[in-house]
Parts: sequence; C-alpha cells; structure tokens
Amino acid sequence: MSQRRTLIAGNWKMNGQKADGLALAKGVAEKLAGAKPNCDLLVCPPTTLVGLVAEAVKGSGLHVGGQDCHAKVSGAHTGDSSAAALADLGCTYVIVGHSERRTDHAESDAVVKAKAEAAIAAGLVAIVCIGETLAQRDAGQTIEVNRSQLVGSLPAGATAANTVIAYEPVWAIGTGRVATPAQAQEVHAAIRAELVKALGAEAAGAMRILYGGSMKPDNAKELLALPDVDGGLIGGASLKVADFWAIAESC
Ligand SMILES: O=C[C@H](O)COP(=O)(O)O
Repeated sequence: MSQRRTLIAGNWKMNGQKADGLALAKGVAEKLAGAKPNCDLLVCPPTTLVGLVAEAVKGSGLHVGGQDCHAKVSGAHTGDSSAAALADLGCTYVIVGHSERRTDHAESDAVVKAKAEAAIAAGLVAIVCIGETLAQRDAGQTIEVNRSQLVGSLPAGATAANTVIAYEPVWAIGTGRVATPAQAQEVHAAIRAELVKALGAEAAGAMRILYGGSMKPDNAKELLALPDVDGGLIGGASLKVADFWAIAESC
C-alpha cells in the first residue's frame, strides 16, 4: 500500500466573489462533515477570498491554500502577497509555478524555486507545478522538459512534508483533453525517478505527485489509481461542489 495520502486540491483560479466563493467552500466543508473521503482536501480560492474562506471552514478539516506567493517576506511589491500573510489568513498550502503564472507573469524556474522556498519558510506546503506544452510533447521533449523544470523549481530543503509536485500538461488544462493513464503514469514515474536522484529514495517515495489537467468525476478514478499519481490539482471541476466531491470520493 502506498505510504502517500492522496491530496485532492481545487484551484479556483480567478473565479468567485464573496457569495459564491463562500457557498462553494461551505458546501465542500459540509460534505466533509458528513463523510470522510480517503484523501486530504484542499481549496485554493483567489487571494481576495482566502481570508473569508479560511474563516468559514475553520475546524472542518478542509485545507485552504493560496494560488501564488511572493519570494520575499515583505516590501515594495505592489499587488503581491507574501507566504507569511497567506499563512496568517489560515492557509496551509500554496501553489507555485502554475503554467498560467509561468506564462502570464514570465515566471522562470528560478523564480518558482524562490517562491517555494519562501512558502516553506512560512510554514506552508508548496505545490510546485510543472508541465510540457503540446509543441514540446509533439517534439518528443516531454520527459526532458518536465525533468528540467523539476530540477530548476525544486526548493532547497524539500521534503515530503513541505513539498508536493503537480504535473500539469499545459495542453490538458481547461481543454477537456485529459492525459491518458499511460501518458500520466509515464511522466509521474519519470518525476519520481528524478526526485530519487535529488532527494533520495525515502523522501522521493513519500512525496506526493498530483496530476492536473481536465480531471473530472468521470476520469478521476482511473487516474488516481495509477501507481505514481497521488492526487489531483483540479481547476474547472473544483468550482462545483458535486463534481469536486465526486472526485474526492473516487480516491
Ligand atoms: O490548477 C489546475 C489546472 O490548471 C487544471 O485545470 P482544469 O481542471 O480546469 O483543466
């Protein structure tokens, strides 16, 4: 049996305002009060809602996370949020290096690594995202691209307790085109092998690697059953209580 506890993480992205965000978070927390799925559950609302959501679900067992943090603790960085501030609001996780941030904000592996290190220093678990584009996959570069992003983005001092890796093929995000189980397992196994080199077999064996990219209730069970898939980072399907819960129940 895997020593890794499955993590089902919802990334709401830039969706939700007070009323619908609260309803969504409370809806998931209420489900959690009635039944305990065989996984950890996390929601990552937009920064504008993190404090409100964290207060609303306090004590429910539902984890709350940020979608990004700055690498610095404080200072003149207009519009950014520090990892410490997210922790202060009640977050226990933060996503770093999502492909949308790598693209929209030109975040390099070095920036992502620095953000992950800031997250860990603030006591958060860093969810470090990597993944290839369709052009890179078509060019046969999938494994090398993911290997290189992983090595460049992995925080110093990474352990299974403070770091989670999320493999998100860019071509599968928000497209409805999910990776096949064989495609997902191939990359997850390659990531695990690279983690063994970087951290040793024990830490690598215990570290969770999530799959993200059009994970839905109808494909989650098959993906989550793969030997090196330890959970999901879910966008669209995390915006509906029923869909997110159905995925959690397939753990
Ligand atoms: O962070 C989540 C991913 O980008 C997946 O999004 P999606 O489930 O809408 O494809």
